[in-house]
Amino acid sequence: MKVIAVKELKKYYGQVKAVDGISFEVEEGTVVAMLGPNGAGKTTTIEILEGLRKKDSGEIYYFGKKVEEIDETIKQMIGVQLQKTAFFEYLTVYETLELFAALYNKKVDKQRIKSLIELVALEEKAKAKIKELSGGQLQRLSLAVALVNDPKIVFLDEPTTGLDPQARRHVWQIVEDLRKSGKTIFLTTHYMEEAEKLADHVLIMDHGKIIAEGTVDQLINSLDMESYVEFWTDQPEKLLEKLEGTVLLNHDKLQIPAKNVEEVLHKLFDLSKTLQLKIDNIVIRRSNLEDVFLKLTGRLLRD
Ligand SMILES: Nc1ncnc2c1ncn2[C@@H]1O[C@H](COP(=O)(O)OP(=O)(O)OP(=O)(O)O)[C@@H](O)[C@H]1O
Repeated sequence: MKVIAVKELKKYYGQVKAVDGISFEVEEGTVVAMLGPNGAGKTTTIEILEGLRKKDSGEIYYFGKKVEEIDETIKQMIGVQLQKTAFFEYLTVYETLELFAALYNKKVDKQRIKSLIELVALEEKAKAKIKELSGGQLQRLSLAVALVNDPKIVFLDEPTTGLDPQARRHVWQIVEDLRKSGKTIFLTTHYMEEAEKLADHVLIMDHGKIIAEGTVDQLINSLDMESYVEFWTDQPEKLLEKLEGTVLLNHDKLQIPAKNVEEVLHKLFDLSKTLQLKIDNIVIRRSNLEDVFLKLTGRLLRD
């Protein structure tokens, strides 16, 4: 069952084509990740779906029904975690959840709030004031807030931006648990690891358009390139000329796409001998979504 379908969605801000005619579908019980760099149009898209911004044109369907406006009926079925959530600094974690629960028609009892606090592992902080929480804890609280009305669909806008690796993994675990419990999750991210780890379906977005989509495997297989050899060299320009497909990653780091790693390494060492170059820090790694983005746009996902 398709819980969301979007057709030719558009939103312009003056000359800026923030969302430029995108179409996609979200299957029930799956995690869909919209992956793209800053400014790609992810927040605009997710906030239109949440009813926080108005579309210019295009069609939105929830549970197969076309919706002109994201009304109360839909709002009762969705949970929203915003990129930045403002909480009252002097309320406790428990009181904050109580406050948000009061905004919904559904009855939210004490037990439900307790189990939400458990779900996001904030038991020890239940009585702590908002101003005493770390960034990771705040992010987990905003996840709990998104779940307060027991939504069918959960929207997460860059749920781990600014978190350290441990806090990030913690959020990932919660998202995986939510998926297991049957929720549908739509998230935006500019971390390819996040999309690779969580998503059943990835929408790659750039300059307001979806430039590729599929499962992580489908997207990576579309490259037809198994691995990448990356290394440092003192004279990158010489190798750029001689080795086909070589890309300069930053000022002195090069990357060669390799269908056959052994062959590429032989070539590389032969060339380094004849051209008398230094080579160091060689890393061989499997293809990932960053490579897909690089191939499609000629740019890196990361800034
Ligand atoms: N309210 C607004 N008024 C004018 N321009 C806007 C507005 N909101 C977004 N934009 C512009 O639309 C484009 C898409 O922005 P959007 O926030 O949707 O991207 P994003 O992919 O979510 O990026 P980020 O990860 O930085 O939030 C950007 O060029 C942005 O500057």
